[in-house]
Amino acid sequence: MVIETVHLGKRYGTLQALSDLNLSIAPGKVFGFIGPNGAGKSTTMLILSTLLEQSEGEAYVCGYNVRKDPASVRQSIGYMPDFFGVYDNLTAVEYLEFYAGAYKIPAGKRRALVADLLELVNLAHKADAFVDSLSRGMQQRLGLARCLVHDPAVLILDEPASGLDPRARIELREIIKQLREMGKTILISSHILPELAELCDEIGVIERGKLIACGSVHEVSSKETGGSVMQLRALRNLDKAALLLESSPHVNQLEEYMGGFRFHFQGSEQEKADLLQELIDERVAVVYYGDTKKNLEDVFMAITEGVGME
Ligand SMILES: Nc1ncnc2c1ncn2[C@@H]1O[C@H](COP(=O)(O)OP(=O)(O)OP(=O)(O)O)[C@@H](O)[C@H]1O
Repeated sequence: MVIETVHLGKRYGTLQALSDLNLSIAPGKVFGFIGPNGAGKSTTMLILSTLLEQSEGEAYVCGYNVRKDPASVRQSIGYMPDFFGVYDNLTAVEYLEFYAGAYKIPAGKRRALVADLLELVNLAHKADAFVDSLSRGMQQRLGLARCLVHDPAVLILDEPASGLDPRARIELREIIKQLREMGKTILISSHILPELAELCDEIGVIERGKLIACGSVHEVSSKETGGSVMQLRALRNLDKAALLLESSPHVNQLEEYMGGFRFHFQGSEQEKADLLQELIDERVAVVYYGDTKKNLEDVFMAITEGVGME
């Protein structure tokens, strides 16, 4: 495992901000850490980044114990905090060269490295712009490049998309996908589940310092809502679709929704595929068949429901 926490806990005075957290993240996986404000995501990430000492349990990154071997952990990770300052009198190139120096990258290699990093985060055209003149989305991408100067195996990204407009979020997501393809192991947090769904191999939902659900998006969704909420949109033969859906033993709570239907589906992935095949055999002109985006919000609400009431 690249990231592992064992009964990890953190107290701030009398506040138990994190309790009994057990996470295992395998090499090359993208793990989404989801929870509302104050759930304990930043606390966990700070401990994994060696910037905060835990009160209980142990945490390991690339096999190194964060408490006993912080120097090795720091070499293995790139950590992007939720808020970070940029030095306003530096250009993007100078900013990255400064960090490359801090990581003791030999001077002769810095220029090419920085050019590659700017290319990777789509900022080559802003190489000589002052960092405080960059948009928030660009600053976030520059922050991501900063985490990569020492080519770490692991990235820990604390709400990197917060405060970004939709376009900037998509650009950031595309870069994170590229980093996944490069084989990085990534722990990324958000308080918005749909934002992470497409990106993550696994998600963990944290609420009031406790991990309350963990697994693939599909596993977590099906477990919590007892199935998935699906949407069908079709151009023709909606009447036939309605008959098929109504007669399916896997479908319930069928309702008309945005030029098609929304329904709860209880069954395996194979049974979902079989139902789609039946729709196509009936010449229903399907344009969309899949989980609803709303589903993910429902799941999040279902999981966290009542936790705050304890
Ligand atoms: N330095 C600190 N001193 C005291 N309490 C703290 C400190 N840092 C965090 N907390 C508290 O610990 C809990 C967890 O905070 P944490 O920042 O880890 O949550 P989070 O999930 O990252 O939330 P956010 O999305 O708001 O950053 C919160 O109740 C917070 O108020």
